[in-house]
Amino acid sequence: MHVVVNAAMSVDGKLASRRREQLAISGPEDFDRVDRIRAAADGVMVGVGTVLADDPHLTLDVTDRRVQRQRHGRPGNPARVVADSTARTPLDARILDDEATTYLLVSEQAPEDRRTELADAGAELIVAGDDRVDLAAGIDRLADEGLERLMIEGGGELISSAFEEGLVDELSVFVGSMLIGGRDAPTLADGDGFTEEFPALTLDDIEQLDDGVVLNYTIDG
Ligand SMILES: NC(=O)C1=CN([C@@H]2O[C@H](COP(=O)(O)OP(=O)(O)OC[C@H]3O[C@@H](n4cnc5c(N)ncnc54)[C@H](O)[C@@H]3O)[C@@H](O)[C@H]2O)C=CC1
Ligand SMILES: Nc1nc(O)c(N)c(N[C@@H]2O[C@H](COP(=O)(O)O)[C@@H](O)[C@H]2O)n1
Repeated sequence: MHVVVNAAMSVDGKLASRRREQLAISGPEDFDRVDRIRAAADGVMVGVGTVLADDPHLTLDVTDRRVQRQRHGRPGNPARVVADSTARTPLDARILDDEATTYLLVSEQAPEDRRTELADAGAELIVAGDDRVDLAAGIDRLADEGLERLMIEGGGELISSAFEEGLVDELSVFVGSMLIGGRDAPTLADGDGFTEEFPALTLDDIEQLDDGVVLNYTIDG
């Protein structure tokens, strides 16, 4: 699976405020760029923290992007994927509408009744991992379902895990001209953090968009 991480952060590396409210870090040009990355992907993934905070839709919003996607032989929206160890996705979450297939990656800890409710609401459940979602195993299962290219949109816990497990091939980050601050605000890579071996990034290009810049990296190794 080819894995692309994309997110928008402030100059101080925050994805949202300490209240975990979605902020306008980027603007319309960046959302158009995000739409193009989604259109090229077979799946768009977030952690359940993002579902609970933002209730995102994770579909293609611009009609001509859907047309572009059809030209690439991928009709409709990419699948939506949520890492949700204990099946906390609300039954009225936007990702459970019928606009795209939604895979919920859960662990063995997910209660049976929640699994049943979410399956009844239309989600495809994939069990991977004992206590929390085993991302590598979950991504292998998505590959079995025919997904070849996965976009990870956040948040910081999920992005951090994907880097820790060496699953990321590309990183694109929009840096908005703002400071958010706050030691408890989510950052691009939360989790425990690296202490000895740090992911090696190669800067491929820089693009000015809206009132910020997009940094595009490939991940070495
Ligand atoms: N500015 C941006 O581009 C974006 C900002 N956000 C922001 O990020 C915040 C949410 O981020 P987080 O709280 O870090 O939540 P998250 O979206 O990274 O989800 C983390 C949760 O996913 C579940 N999970 C299951 N398996 C996991 C695994 N192997 N590794 C990591 N997590 C796993 C756990 O329950 C964990 O608490 C929100 O405030 C949202 O607004 C989210 C996406 C994009
Ligand atoms: N690219 C970008 N710029 C910002 O300023 C943002 N706040 C975000 N946030 C993420 O965008 C996703 C919204 O998805 P839908 O439009 O509902 O499909 C979601 O993942 C937000 O956290 N992104």
